[in-house]
Amino acid sequence: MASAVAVQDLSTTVAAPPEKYILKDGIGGVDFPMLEVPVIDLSLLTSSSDESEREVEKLKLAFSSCGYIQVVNIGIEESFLDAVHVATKQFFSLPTEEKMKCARPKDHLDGYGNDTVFSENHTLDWNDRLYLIVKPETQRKLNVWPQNPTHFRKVMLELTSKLEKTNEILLRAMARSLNLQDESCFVKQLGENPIVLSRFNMYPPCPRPEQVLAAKPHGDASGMTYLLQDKRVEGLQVLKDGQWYKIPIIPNALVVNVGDQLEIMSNGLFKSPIHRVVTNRDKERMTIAVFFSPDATSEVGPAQGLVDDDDDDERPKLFNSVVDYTGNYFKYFQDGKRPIDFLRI
Ligand SMILES: O=C(O)CCC(=O)C(=O)O
Ligand SMILES: [Fe+2]
Repeated sequence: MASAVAVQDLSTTVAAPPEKYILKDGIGGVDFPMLEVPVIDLSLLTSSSDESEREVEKLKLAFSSCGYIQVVNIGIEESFLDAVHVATKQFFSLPTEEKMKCARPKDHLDGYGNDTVFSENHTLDWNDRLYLIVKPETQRKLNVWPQNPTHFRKVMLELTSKLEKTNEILLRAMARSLNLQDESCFVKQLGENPIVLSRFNMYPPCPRPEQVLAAKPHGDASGMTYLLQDKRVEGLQVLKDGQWYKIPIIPNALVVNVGDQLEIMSNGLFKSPIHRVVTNRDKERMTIAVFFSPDATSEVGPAQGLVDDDDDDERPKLFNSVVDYTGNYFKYFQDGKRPIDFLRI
């Protein structure tokens, strides 16, 4: 059930956030160090030069430590990325009754709304979002897809189709970085009908940034996550060695992180990072996240080449295989649990 009031409207009408948004112990500080997130040049990943080898190695180190990279030279025009940001802003700038035409129906994930409330006890996130299943096409709920602005759908479809190519390049490079014979092994685990979800996030200004989170700590249920950050306003943080770090803004770079299902496929070598979003007292922040996940009918498990079948236990299988990981994710999430932990052997 979505809370009836959009956070965007709350943010302009109340002096203090309602109780259900307030974290009793606060967010754990007011200033956080910046993480040096490795920057990967996508154009270098597809060749076999020495430079390419170094880039692939960098990718492996990043995904096996902080779980994040920033990707540049992504082969997507800056003017197109600007169009994505503009369409997102146009949507969230519409009057509430217009946005409510895309409202998420009760007990659905798709559509416009705010935090899904599974229990009265948990603290709410300070954001509104538009969450849309893009693929498989049979799952699209077109009745909650914006018709306003008119080019919104076209822009979103173009973005996800461009990112599909990026995702394939990265997944191959990730397999290569682990010396897997079959470079397409992660791509293959996505199955015939991978799930593509897009999530447009609006984080309005919040009068109590030290007490309210824009998105609570979580690991993504996806295989891989691609994020177009707001170009001006920071907010994303990642947990590393027990400390929260800010993810820096590099305009037009893609922020990419490993999701839980790639952690499983890589038998724990790649880490699905715990991240969260903090609020800002004066500025709103908007981001666009695209998630690629395996087909809901595919079995997802540690790749063959990463597990020893004999008994010397050098590389034991660390995760049980799973079908439809995404499907059961949210109930665990709202209870502060990670479904991946239930698959550990
Ligand atoms: O907006 C952000 O910076 C991160 C969003 C995010 O983590 C998500 O949508 O899963
Ligand atoms: Fe996330």
